[in-house]
Amino acid sequence: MLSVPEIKQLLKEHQLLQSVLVAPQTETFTNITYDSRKVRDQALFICKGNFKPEYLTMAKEAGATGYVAEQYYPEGEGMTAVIVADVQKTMALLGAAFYDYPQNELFIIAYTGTKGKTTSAYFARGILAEATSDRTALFSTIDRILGNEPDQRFKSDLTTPESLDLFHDMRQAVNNGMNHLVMEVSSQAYKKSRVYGLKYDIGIFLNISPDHIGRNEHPNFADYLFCKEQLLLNSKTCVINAETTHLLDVYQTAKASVGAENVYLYARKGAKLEFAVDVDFEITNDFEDLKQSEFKVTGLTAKAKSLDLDGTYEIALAGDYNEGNATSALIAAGITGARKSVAQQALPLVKVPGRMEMITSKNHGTVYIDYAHNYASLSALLKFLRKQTNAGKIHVVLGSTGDKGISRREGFGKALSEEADVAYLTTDDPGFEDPLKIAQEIDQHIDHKRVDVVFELERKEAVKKALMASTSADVVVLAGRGEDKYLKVKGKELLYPTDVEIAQEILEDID
Ligand SMILES: CC(=O)N[C@H]1[C@@H](OP(=O)(O)OP(=O)(O)OC[C@H]2O[C@@H](n3ccc(=O)[nH]c3=O)[C@H](O)[C@@H]2O)O[C@H](CO)[C@@H](O)[C@@H]1O[C@H](C)C(=O)N[C@@H](C)C(=O)N[C@H](CCC(=O)O)C(=O)O
Ligand SMILES: Nc1ncnc2c1ncn2[C@@H]1O[C@H](COP(=O)(O)OP(=O)(O)OP(=O)(O)O)[C@@H](O)[C@H]1O
Repeated sequence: MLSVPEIKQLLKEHQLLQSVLVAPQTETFTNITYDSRKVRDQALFICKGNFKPEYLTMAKEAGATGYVAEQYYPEGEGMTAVIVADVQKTMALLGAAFYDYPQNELFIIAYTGTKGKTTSAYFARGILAEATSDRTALFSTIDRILGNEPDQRFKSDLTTPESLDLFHDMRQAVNNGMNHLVMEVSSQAYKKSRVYGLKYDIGIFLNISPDHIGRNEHPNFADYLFCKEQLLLNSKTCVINAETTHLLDVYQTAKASVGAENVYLYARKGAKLEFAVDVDFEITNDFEDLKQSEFKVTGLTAKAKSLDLDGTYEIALAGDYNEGNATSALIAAGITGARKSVAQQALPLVKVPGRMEMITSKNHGTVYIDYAHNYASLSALLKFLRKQTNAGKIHVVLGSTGDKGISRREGFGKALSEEADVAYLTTDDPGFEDPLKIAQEIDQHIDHKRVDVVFELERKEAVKKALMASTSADVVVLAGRGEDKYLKVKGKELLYPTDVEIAQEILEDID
């Protein structure tokens, strides 16, 4: 419930209020929504984004008694009109107030980074679920977990939900008895003020590399970095992967925000850092293969030692970068007071759908299904596989999404040229673009002296060709889609088998 005086007060404090026109019958709202199709009686309707005035007409007809917008609309006559300077920021503030500030009842661990957010968030939740007797919620790109009943777990639409949905889901999680939350915070969430005003107990910065730059995302890299660093400015304690690029900038931002004593840095032993800084935790690899790895974490500073996390940990997820992802989770859990024995027990059990999923075969290459979909992730993945499979060939099946992430095409060409033997260029969410044109653009950046290229736009066929051509010493990587069940084509989501399903079905036939 939210009353007009409360709204006025809150928005004045944040200097967002421009004017209010109060309709006599509306002093209190019992619903709040930005979607006219979800309006119920006495709702406050928020006009935002690609809004059209007819949505306000629909909202009014459905029972909305007030609206929030950046201008007056004649369609809203007779309704209370709250006119604001910035509707996105307003929506976040009103969302928090409407759901009675659920963030105050949760210990929040927030992740940002170009790569590894989902995987690390799964690791963190894995440990914390154990440490809190299953009272840890998760907001990830894959799914949102608000409680322990099956109906409290559902697929995500966005990495970080729209602010109203975010506070709604936090309240639901609290009502379900959750007291911890692990969430991913995309740079878009800051760009669109979805998390405006939200503070985190721990903010974790994993890495940054050029991605998400283009129409509908960030105008340039500086804006992308700026948005990502906002997480550090809104956290009480910061954890940073010291191997990130732009370390100096990222570290200074965190230090300025919370003081060096509240910043924890981690890195692999011997890693070359961009500037000389004392790391708090060092990671040493003990063992890794294509299924799992074992690594040691050592606290090097007094504050790191006080968390008592020194020890050996296992994860059932291949990829050396996943040791770093797991370490970030371990440090965050340690700060919450979780014991290392709990982490040692929980980490090996964590699986992440579509991240490094492996399917073995008798006569063909071992298949890896992985969500890698930019240069940084594909390069990290292929370098790791090359290190592990020096005898065999690496076959990679991929496409690049249409209408966004244009720089990924060059990045894929570069990563393939560095480590792949055969590339099968195919379709991946082409949107309104021609998948052949996208494939040709990737091909332009491939070094044909090093890599054989096969064009096959039907994804199932491309996987089949790769599997048929591979031998048991080889590796077949199906990149970019993880466990995605839909192909986005010309504004429609078409049901399409996941890469896991495709590989399993083909192997049943040919293996
Ligand atoms: C650019 C952007 O941030 N767009 C987001 C934004 O769109 P929008 O506000 O324009 O909303 P819209 O869906 O176009 O519709 C306009 C408004 O009319 C309303 N409406 C619409 C129809 C109707 O009948 N009645 C009605 O009231 C809608 O509810 C909405 O309020 O708000 C929508 C939800 O309210 C989001 O779904 C949408 O995300 C788009 C689809 C998206 O995919 N964004 C990507 C770039 C994104 O945010 N990605 C990051 C991850 C990036 C990373 O990995 O780092 C993420 O956090 O997911
Ligand atoms: N720390 C890392 N460094 C480089 N690559 C990574 C790292 N962690 C994961 N990856 C690769 O990136 C892919 C995506 O990982 P994940 O889904 O955890 O990241 P994300 O940040 O949530 O991605 P997105 O923002 O695209 O949803 C993985 O499948 C893996 O190939």
